[in-house]
Parts: sequence; structure tokens; C-alpha cells
Amino acid sequence: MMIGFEEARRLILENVPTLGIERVPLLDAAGRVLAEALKAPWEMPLCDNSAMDGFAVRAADCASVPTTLRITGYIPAGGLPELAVEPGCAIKIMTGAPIPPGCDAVVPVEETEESEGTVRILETVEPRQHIRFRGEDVAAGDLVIPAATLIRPPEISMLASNGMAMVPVHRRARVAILSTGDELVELGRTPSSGSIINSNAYSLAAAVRECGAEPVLLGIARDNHADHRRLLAEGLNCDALITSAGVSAGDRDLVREVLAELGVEQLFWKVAIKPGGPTAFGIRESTPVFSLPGNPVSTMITFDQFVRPALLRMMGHRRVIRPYVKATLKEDVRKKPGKVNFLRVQVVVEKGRYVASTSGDQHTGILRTMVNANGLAVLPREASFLPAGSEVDLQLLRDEVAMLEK
Ligand SMILES: Nc1nc2c(c(=O)[nH]1)N[C@H]1C(S)=C(S)[C@@H](COP(=O)(O)OP(=O)(O)OC[C@H]3O[C@@H](n4cnc5c(N)ncnc54)[C@H](O)[C@@H]3O)O[C@H]1N2
Ligand code: MOO
Repeated sequence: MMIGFEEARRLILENVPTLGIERVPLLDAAGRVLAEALKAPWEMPLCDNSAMDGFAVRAADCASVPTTLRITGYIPAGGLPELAVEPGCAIKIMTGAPIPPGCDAVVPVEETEESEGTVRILETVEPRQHIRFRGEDVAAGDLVIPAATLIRPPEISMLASNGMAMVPVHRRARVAILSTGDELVELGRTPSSGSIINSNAYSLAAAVRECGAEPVLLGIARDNHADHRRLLAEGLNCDALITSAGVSAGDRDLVREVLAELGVEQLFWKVAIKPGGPTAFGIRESTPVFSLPGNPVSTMITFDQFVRPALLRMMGHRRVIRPYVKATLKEDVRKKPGKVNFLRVQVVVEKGRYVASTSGDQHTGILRTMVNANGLAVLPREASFLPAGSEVDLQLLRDEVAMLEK
């Protein structure tokens, strides 16, 4: 009995390890996952300071406006308050500068008129207005970023503000990629009839990079035992190993056999999906091995459904599965029951709804319809006919689908 799609993915996610921690310079932490919670070493802001360019005053002096105050000092951002503010006086102050003792409000420059050492306050003044108080953002010891948070620019800002020049993050996965097959030639050679360029190594490497991991290209294992053994053994030294092709029923499909010899325990082979049926997954110690079918479309789709979530999980991400959005089918779709089908589609937004039409020929040998697709409709295992107008689950494959052109 073939394993179901979601069960296969669950088995993978349950069995992959979380990689260890490394400390990296702050900027290199962007896009990584924080491995230890950040507790604030100090409060933010560190002192009461002005939120406006203007004048620090005593609100009580401005109970009835307009009123005129004498300017007795100036504090730029980065300056220090030298004098307390006496009744009837004001201090010129810039945004971010510390509030001088005695003041309890800041009047923005637009609400004043300055002339020859005095300032006229034109608008009513509330006590505490336009002051950012010490510790109002973050108190010392606060948990400001929990562990397992994806680090984006706001987290970078918070980490920087807390003095974190080096940041503990989960390690990037080093992912070995091995292509198999006698028909393959490396990029740079002109393929003759019967040979094809090893494109899977590149699509996989690009996909590995896209999830923030580091591809390690092992080249091509020819269809003989010795080559497979040598290169698969090398791949097992990485954090994860991906193979392409050599996993269906062909005479020379050696991948699973040699992996077993090398001590990889197979957790499943063959999944009830199309394309991608012959996918296998195994583990040696804590190293996951993904054996993906060789058809380039199947390779990419199985990477996206199985390997990407696994690598993200290994690198500490909590949310690893692409979300489904609802989309309306533009035309009738027929399928055989028994397998979840991934339908390559072109998605557009019409009146705020996703509408999907097939991107063309769905045979797994057809690469062009993958290039032309910006989404995958995920059709349920037992469905056989989905009439135009049906609502289906859809995964967006390109961020720009819902983005505006101008
Ligand atoms: N009797 C059966 N035959 C096949 C079955 C089956 O269940 N029973 N499954 C079919 C399905 S589905 C697929 S998918 C393929 C998968 O086969 P393999 O993973 O063993 O891959 P190959 O047969 O070696 O290659 C398939 C196809 O992909 C091309 N290829 C391979 N490697 C690369 C590469 N690195 N870059 C670009 N393209 C590559 C290869 O030339 C073939 O055209 O098996 C079916 N057969
Ligand atoms: O399932 Mo194969 O992976 O159809 O191309």
C-alpha cells in the first residue's frame, strides 16, 4: 500500500533533526532562525527623551496660552541636559535628546514662535506630551524575541538595539545533491541525441539556496554500483542528501539498493501523488536522504512538497509548509482517483479572488508548463472530475502573483 501524501510529509518532519547553533555577525542573521531567546540587557529607551524637535517646558507654565518663556539652553540629540529648567523658562531640544530635569512636556517647534532668546507657546500643553519615557518600549530583562523566530529587519533592529553584534542562529543545512544516470552530461557540453543536460542539479541547488540552505554539488553518479557507492557515501557526510533519478522500476535504478548497503533505513518508497510517485525517503543516523524521481518537473515538485519543509525544519523554522489559498478553476479538470495530483496552473487575481487555469500539458516530461506555472493546485486523492467553477486548494509558487505592477 502506497503511503499518502500528508502521511509521507509528516513522517519526514518527524524524523529530521534540528541542526545545532552557531553565532554569526548580525547582518548574516537575516533570514535565519534565532536559536536562543533574546532578553533585553537594558531598558529602551535608556532615558526620558524628546519625541519632537521643539522646546522642553514645564506644562504648568503654559496653563494659559499664548505665553512667552525665556530660552535658557539647547540640547541636541546626543547632548546631555546640563541645567534644570527654572519656572518661566524653556530649553530648545531636538528629537531623541534627553529631557532636562524640571521639564514635563515638549512643545513641537511648529506650535511656537522663537525670537531673540524667547519662545512664544501658541497651543495648549498637556503634561507628558511628546516625551518618550525611559523603559516604555522595553524593560530590562523583558523577553523581546522568543527563540525560533525568523529574523527579519525588525528583529535585526531589536537585536542591534540590544547590542547583539553576534547572534545565535540555527546552522544552515549543507545539502548534498547527486544526479544519477548514464544519459546525463554536465552543463557546458552540447547534448547529443540520447543524452540530456544535468539540469536537476541546478534546479535543486537553486531551490536549496532559496530556502536558505547551502547546496553541495556532487556531480553525476553513472549507472554502476561503484560510482553510486562512492558518491552516495560522500553525500552522507552532509546534513542532508538529495538524489535525483534512479528510483523507479528500471533495471539500473540503483539508488535505493546502494543507500540500503550504506546503512540508510528507508522509511517509505512510493507516495500516492502525481507527479512524484517514486519518491523515497530514508535516514542514516540523523542524516535524511531524499531520493527524488528524475523527471525535472517531478524533481522540483517533490523538492517543494517534501524537501523544502524538511530543510526549513532542520534550520529551526516552525512554519514550514506552504499555505493553501482557495482558488476557482477556470476549466474542467479530470484525474484518476487514488493519488493527490499537483496541477501546474496559471493564477490570476480577479475581483479579489484567485482564479486558476492549467498552464498546459501536464505530462511530467513537459518542463515548459512548469516554467509557465505560478501555482500548484492540489487536487484531492479521491477526486476524479472537477468541473469549471470548482474551488480548489492552491499553493502560490511565486510571491509576485498577488503583487501590483505599479
Ligand atoms: N515501470 C515503471 N516505470 C516507471 C515508473 C513506474 O512506476 N514503473 N515511474 C515513472 C515515473 S512516475 C517517473 S517520475 C520516472 C522516475 O524514474 P527515475 O527517478 O528512476 O528517473 P529516470 O528514469 O532515471 O529518469 C526519468 C527522466 O528524468 C530525466 N532525468 C534524470 N535525471 C535528470 C537530471 N539530472 N536532469 C535532467 N533530467 C533528468 C531522465 O532523462 C528521464 O527522462 O520513472 C517512470 N517510469
Ligand atoms: O510521478 Mo513521475 O514522478 O510522474 O513523473
